[in-house]
Amino acid sequence: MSGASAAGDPSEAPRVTAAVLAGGVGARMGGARPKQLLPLAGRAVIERSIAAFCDAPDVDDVIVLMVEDHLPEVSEMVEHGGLAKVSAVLPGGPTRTATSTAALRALDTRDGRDLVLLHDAVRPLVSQRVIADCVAALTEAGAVGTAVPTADTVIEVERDTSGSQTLRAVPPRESLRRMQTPQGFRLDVLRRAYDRALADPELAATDDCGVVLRYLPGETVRIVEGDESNLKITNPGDVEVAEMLLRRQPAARVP
Ligand SMILES: Nc1ccn([C@@H]2O[C@H](COP(=O)(O)OP(=O)(O)OP(=O)(O)O)[C@@H](O)[C@H]2O)c(=O)n1
Ligand SMILES: C[C@](O)(CO)[C@H](O)COP(=O)(O)O
Repeated sequence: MSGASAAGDPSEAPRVTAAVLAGGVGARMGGARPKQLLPLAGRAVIERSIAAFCDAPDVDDVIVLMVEDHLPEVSEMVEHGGLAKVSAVLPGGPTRTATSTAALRALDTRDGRDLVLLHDAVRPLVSQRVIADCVAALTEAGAVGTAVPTADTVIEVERDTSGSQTLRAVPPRESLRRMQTPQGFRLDVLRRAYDRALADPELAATDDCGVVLRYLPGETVRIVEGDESNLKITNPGDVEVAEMLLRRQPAARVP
């Protein structure tokens, strides 16, 4: 799918950009530095995430949206880490949504038929199969998410003023999935969704596919199978889990 930008010539393959979202501070993880900078089997978490998209044949270029205080460190990592597809290292925003829209702004001059894959920097074990499936899905849909089934029964609760929780609903498990990233979009779709979303004072999103679903209700959001190993490093202990998963991978890039 890779190729020059689709600007103007419909016969050209759309350009595919990965945007690695790394603007978070890692409050749940704790620690002095954002968790995307933690070492994972000899390489930083974020470096592994960037490298996965640099290694992906379908991806033409990669932009990184990082916590502003740590931009020099990531720029240095890119320069010395052979991450040649990285075209920009830019500041993230105060929320994940703000970082997603910062990525959109960075792609302002791209043709609307070009594609963007938004990926959590703290999902360093994303596979080449998932990346390829996301890009392939965008040949027939304007949006795509990556998701895995849930082994637990997922419930809906309500919380009273004292904070105690009661069970409100048990959605049928067969229709439930746990969303991951990458989440991919044709740029014109994501632009239209965020144009509407950012005009909504009630906007509260934890991902990007949900923004398209809510603000572009007619748009198909395809879902491709993720991997249980595509975990989001969130809490203490998650890096150790990722290290174990990484060492089990057949072609482990260790380091
Ligand atoms: N303002 C933000 C917040 C989050 N993210 C990114 O979104 C991904 C998933 O977010 P999460 O796991 O919540 O990371 P943090 O927000 O850093 O974690 P916490 O909520 O514990 O602070 C991460 O790669 C994170 O860097 C971002 O780009 N910009
Ligand atoms: C985008 C995401 O990874 C899908 O599961 C998740 O919503 C990110 O949530 P976070 O609170 O920003 O980690």
